[in-house]
Amino acid sequence: MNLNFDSFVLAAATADLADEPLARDHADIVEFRMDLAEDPLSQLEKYDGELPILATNRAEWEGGEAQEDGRLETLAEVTALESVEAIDVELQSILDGDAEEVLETARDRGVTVIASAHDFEGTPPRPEMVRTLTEAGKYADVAKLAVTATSKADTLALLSATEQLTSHGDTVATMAMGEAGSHTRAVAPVYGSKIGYAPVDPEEATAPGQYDLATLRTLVDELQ
Ligand SMILES: O=C1C[C@@](O)(C(=O)O)C[C@@H](O)[C@@H]1O
Repeated sequence: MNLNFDSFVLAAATADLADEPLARDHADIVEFRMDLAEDPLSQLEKYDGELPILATNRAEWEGGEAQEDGRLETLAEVTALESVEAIDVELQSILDGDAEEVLETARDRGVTVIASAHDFEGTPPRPEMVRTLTEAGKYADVAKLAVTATSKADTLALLSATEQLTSHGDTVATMAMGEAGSHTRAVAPVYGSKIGYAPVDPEEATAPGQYDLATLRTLVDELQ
């Protein structure tokens, strides 16, 4: 398993690390949504699964459930665990100057950083998506952007931005949320997106329009 994200990585998104054995057959890593989990620290400490963990502690203001107080400190703390090979940090926290410590801790410990941005309202114009991804890439190993698509033009703009950044040599992960965007989860990897997210249990989706894990694995593998 390479966690440089230089080839596509499928993340099983879950708030329950007991799901890992079910994810093993299809996923490359587990995205542990600490913000949605019960007792995230003790789940992580007890974890003895095979798949490496990408830890996410998503802020309330970015669509998650974590309170701001201590949020990034907790994320920094879990980078000490051997199973945690990557973390997700909101681009906005980085730009606000709140993430310096967590970024430095991750770097010191050789943990990969994903800087992410989400738009739950719509799809920004293509140049803005390119700017956001370029900005995120300045601070992190992977620049991630999830938007909400309501039309085919939205999905094409996202795929086109993905292709541009990828051919420029940037490592990006992109996806469009919502029904109109679902297919981008399968197709964006063709244009260079390096991470896909899917729930083990479709009832427990962590974003609108996700496929279940087995389906996304099949679709991505067929298209590559
Ligand atoms: O940021 C992302 C991407 C995501 O929102 C998606 O659209 O698949 C799912 C989240 O679990 C993850 O943290």
